[in-house]
Amino acid sequence: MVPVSIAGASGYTGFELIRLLSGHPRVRISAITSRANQGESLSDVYPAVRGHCDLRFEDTDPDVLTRGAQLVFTALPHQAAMDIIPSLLDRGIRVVDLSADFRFRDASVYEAWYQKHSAPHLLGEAVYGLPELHRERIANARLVGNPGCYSTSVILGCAPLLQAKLIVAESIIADAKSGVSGAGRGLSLTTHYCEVNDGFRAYKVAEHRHTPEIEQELSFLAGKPVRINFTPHLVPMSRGILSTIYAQLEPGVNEQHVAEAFHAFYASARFVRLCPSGHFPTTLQVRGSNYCDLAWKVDSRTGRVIVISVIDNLTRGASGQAVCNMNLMLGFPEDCGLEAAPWQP
Ligand SMILES: NC(=O)C1=CN([C@@H]2O[C@H](COP(=O)(O)OP(=O)(O)OC[C@H]3O[C@@H](n4cnc5c(N)ncnc54)[C@H](OP(=O)(O)O)[C@@H]3O)[C@@H](O)[C@H]2O)C=CC1
Ligand SMILES: CC(=O)N[C@@H](CCC(=O)OP(=O)(O)O)C(=O)O
Repeated sequence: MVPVSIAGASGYTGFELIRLLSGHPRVRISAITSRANQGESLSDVYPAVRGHCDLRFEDTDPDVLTRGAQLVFTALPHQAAMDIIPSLLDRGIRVVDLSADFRFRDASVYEAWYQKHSAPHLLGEAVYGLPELHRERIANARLVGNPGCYSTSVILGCAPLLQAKLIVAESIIADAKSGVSGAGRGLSLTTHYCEVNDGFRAYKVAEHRHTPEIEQELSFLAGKPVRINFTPHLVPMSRGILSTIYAQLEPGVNEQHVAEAFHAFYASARFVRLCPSGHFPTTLQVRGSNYCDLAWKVDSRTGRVIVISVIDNLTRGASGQAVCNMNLMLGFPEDCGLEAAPWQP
C-alpha cells in the first residue's frame, strides 16, 4: 500500500479525497491536515467515514505531509498551495494540486487572473491533469495541476469538435451551472441557504477565472489561440455541474461527422460516457463518480451544434480526477478505486 497524505483535508474536496482513498486498494492515507481542526478526529468532523478512516487532523506542515508519504494531495486555496508545494517537491515527494496554482503554462496569464505567482519556475514542468488530453505526461509528472470543475466539463465537451476542426473555434459559448459545494465548505453570504435555495443566478459574467484555463487547453487542441464566452451559474443543489455548449459548425459538417468525432476521440476513454442519440444527461447520473457524460445535437436550422456535459464537481471536477491522476503517476490502472457506479436515486 502506497502512503499518501492530504493537505486541506477538512474541506469538501479534501473530504471527497478521503472518501475515495479510504476504499482504494493500492494506497493508504498516512496523514490528513487542517489548521482549524488540528487534533480532532476525522469522524468527529465528518461522521460519514466513522469506521472507514480513523485518523486525526494534524497541522498543515510539510514535515507532517511528507512523513512516510510518497505523494501529497494539496486541497488548499490558491496561494496557500503554491506556498507549500515547492518544499514538498524539494523533499522528493510528488504532488497533485487541486488549486489553480499550477494549471497554467504562462505565469503572466495566471497573474492577470489570480495574483503574483511565487513559484513560476515550476509551471514549465507542471502537467495539466486532464487524462483524456495529457495521459502520458501525467504518468511521468512530479507535479500535476488538477483542472477546475467547470473547466473539466467544458473542455471535455469541446475537445473532439475542435481537434477534428468541425466548429468555428471563435464561436464557442459555454453556459455552465454548478451546485453550491463548488464554492467550498467555508461560510459566505452568497452561498448560505437563503441566498441560494429556490433561486438561480449567473455570476462573474465574462470574468470567471476558469475562462483562461479553458482557453489554454482549447487553444492546445485547436492549434491556434481560442477565445470563448463562458458564463457560470449557481443552482440550488449540493453537487453537480451541467454545461451547455454552443458552437457554429464549419460549412458542410453534419450530425454524422459530429458523432464520429466524439466516438473516435473518446474510443478508449474510461471515464467519458457518450449518451445514446436523443438522450440528454442529468447531473444525477454521474453523482459521486468520475464520469463525464456527454450528449450533442446538431441544430440544422442555425448551423450550430449544442453539447451537454455533466460531471460531479467534487468527483470528476476535483478529487476523483485527482485520484485518477495519482493512479497514472503510480502506475496503477486508471480506474483503481474509482470503479463504483454513480449514486443516482
Ligand atoms: N469545491 C470544488 O468543487 C472544487 C474546488 N477546487 C479547488 O480545490 C481547493 C480546495 O477546495 P475546497 O475543498 O472546495 O475548499 P474548502 O474551503 O472546502 O477547504 C479548504 C481547505 O484548505 C484549508 N485552508 C484554508 N485556508 C488555508 C491556508 N491559508 N493555508 C492552509 N490551509 C488552508 C482549510 O482548512 P483550515 O482552514 O482548517 O486549514 C480546508 O481544509 C481550492 O483550491 C479550490 O479552488 C477545485 C475544483 C472543484
Ligand atoms: C460554485 C462555485 O463557486 N464554483 C467555484 C469553482 C470551483 C473550482 O473549480 O475551483 P477553482 O478553480 O477555484 O479551483 C467558482 O466559481 O469559483
